[in-house]
Amino acid sequence: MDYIGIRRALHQIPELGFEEYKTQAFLLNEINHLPQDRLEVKTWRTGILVKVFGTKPDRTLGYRCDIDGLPVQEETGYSFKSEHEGCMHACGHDFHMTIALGLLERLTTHPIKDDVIVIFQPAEEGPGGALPMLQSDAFRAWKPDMIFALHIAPEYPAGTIAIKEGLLFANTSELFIDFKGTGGHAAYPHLANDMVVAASAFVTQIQSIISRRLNPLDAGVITIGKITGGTKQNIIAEQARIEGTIRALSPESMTSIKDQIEAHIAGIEAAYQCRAALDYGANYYQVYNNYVLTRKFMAFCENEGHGLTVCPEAMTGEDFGYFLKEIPGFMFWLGVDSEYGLHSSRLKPDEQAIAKAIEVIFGFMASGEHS
Ligand SMILES: CC(=O)N[C@@H](CCC[C@H](N)C(=O)O)C(=O)O
Repeated sequence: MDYIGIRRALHQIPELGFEEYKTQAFLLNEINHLPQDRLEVKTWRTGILVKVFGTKPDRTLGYRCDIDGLPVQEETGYSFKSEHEGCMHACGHDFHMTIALGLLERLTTHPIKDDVIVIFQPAEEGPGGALPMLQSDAFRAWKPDMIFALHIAPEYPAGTIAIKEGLLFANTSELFIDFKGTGGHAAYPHLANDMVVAASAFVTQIQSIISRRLNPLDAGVITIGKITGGTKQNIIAEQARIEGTIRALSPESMTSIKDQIEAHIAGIEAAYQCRAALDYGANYYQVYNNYVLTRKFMAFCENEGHGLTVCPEAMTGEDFGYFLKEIPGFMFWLGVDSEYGLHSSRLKPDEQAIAKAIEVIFGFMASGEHS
């Protein structure tokens, strides 16, 4: 299988969550070209579930990848850059899919003892495909006994495996707030309620939730990634919208941060005599690695001489956390050595990591050391 060619082809057709139609067709075509005698394939919305029958199965192993892109205008300078204006695989899901296809090729040409489900999950970046997929009849019928996944990590050398037991990724919640006040002439502020000022005050105030309300030994993040509002430079804005994300290391801290955000909204409404409509969008449960399976995977990597690093938890989110809430398993970082990070328009992961990841995942599945 031409991993590099596949990754580059996928890189050219990024699609947003639940719109991955070309991606799904591309993946199905690749899967159809594999030996079919041990395969069964199902689609679920824009995702795909593939079962590979083992030679003498005791259990079913699950491996999941995500397939959606981000609304980012690519600036890599690649000759194979995205053909979809304003959309890019800026979080490495082109790598994730290629690795899952490579794994399928190995499993079909070198069958292992256990059954394997390979999951191509849509909409990880939003609105979240893991939870509805997990609850679907298609998935329930094939629910594996253990499950694992990876995410590329630009900060580690290509091919490095970085992992820890327990909490790996944070709880996340999106944050959307629409402020509605009274517009007016720029020269008569006393006759209006300026929503650019109200939204700006809110954005600066809420950082004190992290610095003053959260236990400093805990950790949280509130990032506002987008603000829009108003109509023209000399018209006081009647409306403004902020879009952001909240991160917390426990579900309890997430609830507490949200309570504080709501208190600040009430304060802004009173002070600026406006209305604020709040929407938490997609919420992801923390990624919590099963201790026993993670240690078995770490021992396998060490014994096989795969470069292993024990990493700290990260404030990134992943809806794979929902799979791990129900099924024992783990997620790990795969080093891809890129100067630019995740979600950057210049992300350029090192393609050498792809073959390495396939070797590690297939090797671990074939080793039987997961039971
Ligand atoms: C690995 C990674 O970058 N994941 C995303 C998940 C997005 C969650 C959701 N859309 C949000 O923005 O809260 C991340 O931003 O961490």
